[in-house]
Amino acid sequence: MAPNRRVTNAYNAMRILGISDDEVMPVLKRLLKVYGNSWELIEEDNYQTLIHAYFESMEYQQEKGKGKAPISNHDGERARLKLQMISVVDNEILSKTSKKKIIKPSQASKEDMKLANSSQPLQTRLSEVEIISSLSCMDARDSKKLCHENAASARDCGDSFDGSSRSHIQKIHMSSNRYEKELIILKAKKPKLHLEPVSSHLKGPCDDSNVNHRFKFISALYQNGPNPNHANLSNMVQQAIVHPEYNSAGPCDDSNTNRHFKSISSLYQNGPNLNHANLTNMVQQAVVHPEHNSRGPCDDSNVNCRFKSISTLYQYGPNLNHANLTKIAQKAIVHAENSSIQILSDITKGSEKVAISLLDETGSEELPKFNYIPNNIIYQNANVNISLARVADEDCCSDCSGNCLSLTFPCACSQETGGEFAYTREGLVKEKFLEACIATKIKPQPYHFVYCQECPIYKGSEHMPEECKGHLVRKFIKECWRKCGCDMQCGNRVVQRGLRCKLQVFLTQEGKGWGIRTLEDLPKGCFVCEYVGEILTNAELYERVLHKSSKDRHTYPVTLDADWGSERVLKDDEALCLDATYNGNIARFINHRCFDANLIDIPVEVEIPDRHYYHIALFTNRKVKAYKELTWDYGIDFDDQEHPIKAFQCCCGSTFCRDKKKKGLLHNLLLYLCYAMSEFDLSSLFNVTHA
Ligand SMILES: C[S@@+](CC[C@H](N)C(=O)[O-])C[C@H]1O[C@@H](n2cnc3c(N)ncnc32)[C@H](O)[C@@H]1O
Repeated sequence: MAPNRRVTNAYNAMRILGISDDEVMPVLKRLLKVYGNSWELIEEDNYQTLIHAYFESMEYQQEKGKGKAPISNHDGERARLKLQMISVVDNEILSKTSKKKIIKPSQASKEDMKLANSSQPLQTRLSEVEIISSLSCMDARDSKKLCHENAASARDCGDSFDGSSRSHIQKIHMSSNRYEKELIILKAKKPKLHLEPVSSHLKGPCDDSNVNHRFKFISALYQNGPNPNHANLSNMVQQAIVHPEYNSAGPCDDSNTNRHFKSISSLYQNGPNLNHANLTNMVQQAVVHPEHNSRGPCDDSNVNCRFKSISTLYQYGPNLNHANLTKIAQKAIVHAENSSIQILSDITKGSEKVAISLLDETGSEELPKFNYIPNNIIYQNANVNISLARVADEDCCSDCSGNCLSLTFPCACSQETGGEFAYTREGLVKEKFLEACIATKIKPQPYHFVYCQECPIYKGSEHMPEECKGHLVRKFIKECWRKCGCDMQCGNRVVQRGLRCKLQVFLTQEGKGWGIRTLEDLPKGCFVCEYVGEILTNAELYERVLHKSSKDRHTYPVTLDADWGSERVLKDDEALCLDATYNGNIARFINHRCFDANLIDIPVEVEIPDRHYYHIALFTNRKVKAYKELTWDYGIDFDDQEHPIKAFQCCCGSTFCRDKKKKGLLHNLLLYLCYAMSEFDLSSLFNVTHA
């Protein structure tokens, strides 16, 4: 069944904020229930209601988890702070024509504060929404013009205000459920928060002056002196303002649009020490996500789509703890005008369950040119024959149902991993299995290698070595697949369910080009992504490398040689590799690090039992903190002069870097000692150093 267009649009809107479809679904269902299936209310204002409801549900879950009473006096205070913040946001939107004017919460009317400080219960204070809305109009217009409460005069207060707020308020019925009350409050506020000027006021031709005018917004970062108390922090967060910069010069074509989206973003995490400097940083680094989706001609609908950007400012009330602030900072959208920073909100073009942003803090790098594909694709000659008929009954679990991990006796699909599933119920690779994979990779024993008679790597190469240099025999994970009776949520289907982690492409400082970092803490054994690219035969790869343009930064290809040892001679169309240079997924940005990388590649069998073709899945090999670059050891032998793919000069920065060409004697000596001391356990060393 084709997915409901409205659901898809709602998911797309939330992905821009890095919120996955799975997280959105329950909130969306609940909203539809509360609003009697009225999509219009949910879709208005770039899904502001949905965005707020999502955060509300998160917070509610948190509080529920802490065993908090559902209704407390704090709720009143929280609502006050929210209302106060909404008024600030409104001011920003309303005052968008006077760029320099930034209204601080401290400038908010005394009436506003008085009302907000009211200890009245939440239910009886809905009228405050209207009053505060009017007050914010006054602020926004330098108090020169009084905005009346009626709908007609409200229209005078600017594009973002319409009379509908009143009718929304009047329609409200009181619910005894705290969560529904929150939704109602948000709904009442919603008409004041909308971002219509960004996306829906685009009418008429797309000329520059017009677009400039439409997209000009202000931004302000704010600093409250050395006292990190609650009020100051609230202010700081409240002042972290949204906005997609639109700074158009020249015609509105695609290359130009790239430049138009220069804006800053940076997610920043300061660990558990909540001091003033950290918080200031967090807020200052809070992120922007103008969506950039430039394809096709620059007509209005297209521009709408390009400029759809969401913003959400959020206030967690009096419970201002580190976790809350991090969330606020992560979701807030800041923008420094004239910044040369570039950001794309989703390089996956909506093809993954989570959006992946790209950030270039220098604004100097050309955006990568490649086609994002979420799954491997055959280039031409590779012999990959995926068919159900090739999966024997003993290679699948057709009698299973639900989740294979909950079986008392593991099913047939666990045979490959010794009768035990490789994954835990939490979806992580089991410690024992992971350690064995790490050991084979970083400290292989002679018996871990196999040697082919006629090595496909060097076949056709100018410098044919006398003998094969060996291939590592790797441990495979086998996942359940289509012929299995279990469902898609089965715990033995991790890699095939795709990306889940919040990742970001960024420009590295060490000359490695683009890299990937995680935006959240990752546990050990966590699936990060699959290495996806074109499936090529080795012969096709060499042909391609021979003719590649010197300008192209070639991604280093991955050889699918994990099982080459099982057959003495491989046919040409069975000796395969993955090349993600022109077509690939997020993994094409993961840089190499010698030995102590934080990811490990594990071969995963999904569709077919033969091992010429398999998936390369990247898992964390230890805990990884948010904002760390993710790296993996490509397994390059930097000394191999005969290899047809020339290795790059390694800048990984690891103490154990194997690229000795540019390293000093001392470094080489250290490396030699590491190898030489047979009792020396490299894995324990890097665990200590980098955990
Ligand atoms: C899979 S891509 C990684 C993404 C790449 N940095 C980019 O900007 O597109 C592999 C390429 O990145 C560069 N690279 C990766 N790791 C590196 C390292 N440790 N030192 C220097 N260059 C590296 C090399 O050019 C390599 O061919």
